[in-house]
Amino acid sequence: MSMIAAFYGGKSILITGATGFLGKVLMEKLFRTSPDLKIIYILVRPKAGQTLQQRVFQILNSKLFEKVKEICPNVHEKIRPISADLNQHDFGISKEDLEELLSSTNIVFHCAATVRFDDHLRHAVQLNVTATQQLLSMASQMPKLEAFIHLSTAFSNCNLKHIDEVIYPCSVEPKKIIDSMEWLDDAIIDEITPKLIGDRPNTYTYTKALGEIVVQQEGANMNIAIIRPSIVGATWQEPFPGWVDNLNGPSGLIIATGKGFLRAIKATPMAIADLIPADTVVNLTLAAGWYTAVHRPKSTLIYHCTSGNLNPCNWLKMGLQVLATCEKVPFEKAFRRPKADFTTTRFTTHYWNAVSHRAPAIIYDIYLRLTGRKPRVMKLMNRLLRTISMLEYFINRSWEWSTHNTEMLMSMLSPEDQRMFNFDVRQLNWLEYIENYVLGVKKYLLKEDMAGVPEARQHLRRLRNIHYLFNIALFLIIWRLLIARWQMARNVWVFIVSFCSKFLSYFRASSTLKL
Ligand SMILES: CCCCCCCCCCCCCCCCCCCCCCCCCC(=O)SCCNC(=O)CCNC(=O)[C@H](O)C(C)(C)COP(=O)(O)OP(=O)(O)OC[C@H]1O[C@@H](n2cnc3c(N)ncnc32)[C@H](O)[C@@H]1OP(=O)(O)O
Ligand SMILES: NC(=O)C1=CN([C@@H]2O[C@H](COP(=O)(O)OP(=O)(O)OC[C@H]3O[C@@H](n4cnc5c(N)ncnc54)[C@H](OP(=O)(O)O)[C@@H]3O)[C@@H](O)[C@H]2O)C=CC1
Repeated sequence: MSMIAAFYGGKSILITGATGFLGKVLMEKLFRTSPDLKIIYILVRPKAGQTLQQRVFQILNSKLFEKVKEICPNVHEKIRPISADLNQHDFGISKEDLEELLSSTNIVFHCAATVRFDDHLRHAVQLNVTATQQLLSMASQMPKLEAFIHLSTAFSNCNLKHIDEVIYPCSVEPKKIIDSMEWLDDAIIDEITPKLIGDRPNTYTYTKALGEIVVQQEGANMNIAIIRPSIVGATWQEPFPGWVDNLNGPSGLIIATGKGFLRAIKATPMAIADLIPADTVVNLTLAAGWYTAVHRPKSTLIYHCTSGNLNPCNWLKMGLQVLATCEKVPFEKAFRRPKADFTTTRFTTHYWNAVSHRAPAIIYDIYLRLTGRKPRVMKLMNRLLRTISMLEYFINRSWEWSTHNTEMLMSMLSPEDQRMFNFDVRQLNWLEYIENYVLGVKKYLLKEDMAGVPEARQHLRRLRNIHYLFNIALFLIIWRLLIARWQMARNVWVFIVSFCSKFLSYFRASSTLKL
């Protein structure tokens, strides 16, 4: 019998960010392994014209929840969406809902965050710091609370090279930052942002670090754990391999590569690609929830959910496997054939951006214009290049994360729990995982049917022929121009022609002699 699954049975669980990538995988696993749990409260905001119920309905009707609906047919009765916006004071939760939450909740999983790298500091602080503080204040009024699990990121201290499972201080106290956001205007915030984030690359990593300090300060009297995943990728095994539903992390770049938009990227091939599957993160999170509530460690434990020190994979291996899979099972309607390379200097990056990214985009847009359609590729390419520039920091460096607490937790699990809540990345076969990831991107993100693969292959062959024809035409045009304008080119041309004719006549003569 699984101790972890039994622990969550009969519990009332509060999840923030349940509509996000990790939140959905977390909810799915909870229902699948502990179908007898009492209720899951989820804080949801109405979005894109959908009511809360419509959002929940959409999640439950997705492929991710197919198994759950078999195991727990009344799953819809066990999800209670609560209207809440983490940008608002007290989250805008109604009095009745708040009372119910405070009196019933046993476990809190705080997943909600803004994960955008370029978010304005005010918004990033509101969501990743102030909302965390407010949630902790709510949690402190929950008499039945057994554990509070906070999702952070392994990159919250990415300004360091070696990162331990401890909370590092920031130069300015989070409380001062929260207060200053109330009265500073946007222009001043813009001005001080680079100074505040210091040697971190963006407001996301900075505010996640502040969020951790808030958790440590405000949660001193609670059973708290912090999970720090690295780059979260598609699921490895559960509920099925390759599930992913947003463009964050590598997923967007896998699409850009498979569709032939991304042909070169500035990366350090041997740097560690510290990916971690979403189901691994969720298993560790649930195990940490159980351990925190049952064993009540004296201090707040931080768990690094990373792969680099236990089972390293580098960007070269990952890139090559992405390309190999895209060749084997191509994406539909590719712009160009998938073929990409890593650049290592600024000069080569600019060169390939001009030649392999911007030039084809301009040519295609001209073609679209000439055929009476609206040009769109250059706009797409500019957004892709902007996105890449934001991700570059993470693909040109390696970090070392210590994993003592994570390994300790693994050793505390029963053999049954180690199997059911597996977060041992040493068992992960990277080539298989990346192949499934690419296939998952094709199926679940691009919604492409495998039946379309022969047509996609045919399309790639057409693109290859167009590519050859284009290169030959380009060569002939350049050569013609050179001959017309440059004596040296004419001399070279005369030399090549006379050499070839001599060689041919020698070949003819020698074959006549043999006869
Ligand atoms: C010798 C052979 C060699 C072989 C070589 C082979 C080489 C080739 C192989 C290559 C494959 C393998 C390489 C893998 C590298 C992975 C690096 C991952 C590092 C991640 C580190 C994460 C560390 C921290 C982890 C964490 O802890 S947190 C989670 C991570 N958080 C994020 O990943 C948010 C990022 N995003 C944003 O920060 C915003 O997205 C923003 C970007 C500002 C745009 O923002 P904006 O332009 O305003 O608008 P959007 O609406 O957002 O997007 C606008 C448009 O960009 C699209 N798009 C949004 N995203 C992405 C994305 N990723 N990738 C691509 N496109 C994206 C969106 O589809 C929309 O396209 P459209 O609809 O226009 O067509
Ligand atoms: N994905 C990754 O690579 C990594 C993620 N993490 C951490 O894991 C956690 C979950 O990330 P992930 O699932 O990928 O992120 P997503 O962007 O997929 O999900 C974010 C969630 O937060 C919710 N949210 C955002 N703003 C608000 C708001 N104002 N009010 C209510 N809810 C809000 C979103 O709701 P809505 O659907 O309404 O937008 C969504 O449910 C985050 O804390 C992140 O920092 C850590 C490392 C890596």
